[in-house]
Amino acid sequence: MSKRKNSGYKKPDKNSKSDKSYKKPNHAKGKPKSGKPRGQTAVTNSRQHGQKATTATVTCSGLTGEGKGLVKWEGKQLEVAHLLPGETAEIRVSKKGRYRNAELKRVVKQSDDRVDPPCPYYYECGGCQLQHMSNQAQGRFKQNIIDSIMKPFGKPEPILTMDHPYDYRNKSQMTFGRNKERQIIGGLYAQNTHRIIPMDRCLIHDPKADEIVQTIRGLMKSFKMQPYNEDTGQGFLRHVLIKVGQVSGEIMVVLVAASPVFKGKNNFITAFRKAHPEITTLLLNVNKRDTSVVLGNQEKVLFGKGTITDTLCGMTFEISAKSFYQINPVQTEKLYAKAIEIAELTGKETVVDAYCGIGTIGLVASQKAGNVIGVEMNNDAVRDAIRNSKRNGVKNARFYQGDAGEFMMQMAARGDKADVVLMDPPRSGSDEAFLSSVVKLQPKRVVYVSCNPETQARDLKYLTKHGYAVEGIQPVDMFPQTYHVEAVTKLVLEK
Ligand SMILES: C[S@@+](CC[C@H](N)C(=O)[O-])C[C@H]1O[C@@H](n2cnc3c(N)ncnc32)[C@H](O)[C@@H]1O
Repeated sequence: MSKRKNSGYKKPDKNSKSDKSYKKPNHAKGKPKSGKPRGQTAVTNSRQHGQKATTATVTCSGLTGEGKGLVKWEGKQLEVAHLLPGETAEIRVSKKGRYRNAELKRVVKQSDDRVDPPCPYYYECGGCQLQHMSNQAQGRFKQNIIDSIMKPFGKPEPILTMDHPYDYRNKSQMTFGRNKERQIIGGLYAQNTHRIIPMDRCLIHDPKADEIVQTIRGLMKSFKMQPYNEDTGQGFLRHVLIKVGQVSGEIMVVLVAASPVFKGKNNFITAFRKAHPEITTLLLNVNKRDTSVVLGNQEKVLFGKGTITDTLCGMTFEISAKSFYQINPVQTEKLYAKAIEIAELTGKETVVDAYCGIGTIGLVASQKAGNVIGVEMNNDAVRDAIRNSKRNGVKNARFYQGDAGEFMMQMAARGDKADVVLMDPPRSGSDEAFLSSVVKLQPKRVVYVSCNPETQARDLKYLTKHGYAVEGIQPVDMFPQTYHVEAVTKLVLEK
């Protein structure tokens, strides 16, 4: 993405269909006026939404871990979304009891790191948080986060960034509803709400997925299919989940409905397949619960095999609707290559692939290991991992369903051998059962992959207190335009 300087606020394109219902956020209304003294605080009072609101001019001193600007106001530190360090801006501060909410009104003096966010929904949608930052600045921001959190363990390597940091998500979800005019809309939720922002394109999604969502929206109208209404509990279609095999070209579409009764199913499927012959499988998932979790427990294959395959690191993987598969395959190849390099496999080692998902990293590692033992909680993912082992002709890998901590405790109790532990837990990190068993099993190396540096640092603290030393930290930008960052860390057993 090239760096384009302007006010930092992009008005929606009036000619774009999707923008018709887009409301300009309040803070996008003013164009910046430069030339105000830096750091000067001009305060006016007004009432907004029943709360007392104050306008102040402030200067941003840094960023939070979520990419929000930090400013001082009346001796208090406030967080302002979309504000960059060094920028002077007018903000609106509203008070509710002891709580202060700060919102960006206009940038008065802008940073060289500011770019025009290419997405017209950016300031409404909570999906991306860093589109107003140049790619270089995003890289620096993520590097600083990892450097600061990992400081007790050494100096991390420079972050591996992505050449084309858009269109990367191979998995996308959109929600259906109606607008005030009762038209069917599909899109993402506005930040911290369940209000759907109608959109025809999310710039980090695979473009094919968004095209399919638009077709579904059109078919809903033709087939009089009702979108689900969260408030009344009425209606049929809640969400669509799309997984795209970016190498294989296979596509899975999951219609998430509130009921298993799919009226006009056969005609809908015929029309849908005609519009998108490239879709390889369609599923109906039933979610009757009043929940933010997208998928329910009931699943029915409407056509195709119910899974897709994709190629990663030269191997083919089968992926179910509910199984975890890394969402950015371009960056995953870099991540896995680094993880396997630092595992220093010679062909003899017993490798534990903990939190293994569909077995991707363990199966790639199996080519250089003696044997691989994978453990994973999700039943569907374990079934995929076993199939993936067979599909790739891997003879030295076994996969087990269960809690990784309990599994490792059993391994430790039996006195099993593990030379290398590859671990890639969810955002919440690992647990003491798992980590204490690692310490008992004494693998020579632990390769810890994580999408949450905070919980990774917590777990590294445990391992470094119990005989391990950190020998390298590699950050990888798996989630451009968002504040999330991945890191893979090498730990070695101290003699
Ligand atoms: C970040 S994903 C990593 C998956 C895989 N390593 C990969 O690269 O695709 C974390 C995985 O841990 C699984 N998981 C979560 N809690 C678990 C637990 N307590 N025990 C075992 N697996 C767990 C999730 O189902 C998910 O597949």
